[in-house]
Amino acid sequence: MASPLPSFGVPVNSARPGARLLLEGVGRRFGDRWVLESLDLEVEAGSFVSVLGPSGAGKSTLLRIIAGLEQPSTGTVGLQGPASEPVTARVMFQEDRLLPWRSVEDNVLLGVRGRRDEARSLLEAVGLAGRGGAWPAELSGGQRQRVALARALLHHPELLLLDEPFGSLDAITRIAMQRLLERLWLEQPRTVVLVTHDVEEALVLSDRVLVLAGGSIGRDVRIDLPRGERRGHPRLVSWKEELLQSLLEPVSPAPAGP
Ligand SMILES: Nc1ncnc2c1ncn2[C@@H]1O[C@H](COP(=O)(O)OP(=O)(O)OP(=O)(O)O)[C@@H](O)[C@H]1O
Repeated sequence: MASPLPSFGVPVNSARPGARLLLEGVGRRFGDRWVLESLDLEVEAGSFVSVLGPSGAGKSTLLRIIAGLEQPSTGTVGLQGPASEPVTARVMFQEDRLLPWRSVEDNVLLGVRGRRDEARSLLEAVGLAGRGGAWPAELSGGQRQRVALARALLHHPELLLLDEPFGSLDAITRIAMQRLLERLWLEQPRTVVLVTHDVEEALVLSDRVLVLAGGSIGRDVRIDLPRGERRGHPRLVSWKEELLQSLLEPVSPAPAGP
């Protein structure tokens, strides 16, 4: 049996393990161009799903629609939490979006009164114990993303939406952040949708990897390898090749008009 993960004193509310997400017939048009079209997707509560796709495929648009930051032109987005209250969703972007004039701890507490002890526990959980009084400018890029993650987690989101959160980090810091994210997710499962360009990142972290192509979900791969055995595993290597190939395939041209 796996040894229990260390607890960081972050309140765990196992009654709210994550939101179920249901997209039906979602489309998004910019001008006369449909970026998303008839997109159907169901994400089980508490699962970790990654979205890959060529540049411009509509990944960020999809994430913004799920977050409610943008309205779909067609279709519906349903979020169903384990409790009757509305689902809490939080988004984390490639840029950390920290306020430079607020301390690290006050950035975590942005928009929240009190809960300093919880903010400190979260900073400890993300490896920044004792750095709450520092200014964002005093931190490295990876440390700043840890603060952004702590800020998102303070809200106990049942849905965590991540748009290339580690895209600007160097390869080593990126792996450290992937491990941190996975550890925190295992400790407190919640639904995660991660948009990434990094096929290996998607395969290592996810229960399912989706490929967005031609406006909807082109591939949907369930990753049934045990976590912890994935990096370098022959099946992961062959999935990686296969997915890279499908990302490189040219999108078929739209049929000519009448
Ligand atoms: N507000 C907007 N107005 C007009 N076009 C937009 C708008 N937002 C996105 N688009 C267009 O929609 C398409 C999809 O953009 P989106 O950012 O969702 O793609 P992406 O898959 O996330 O790309 P990347 O991997 O390069 O970040 C692009 O062609 C983009 O130019």
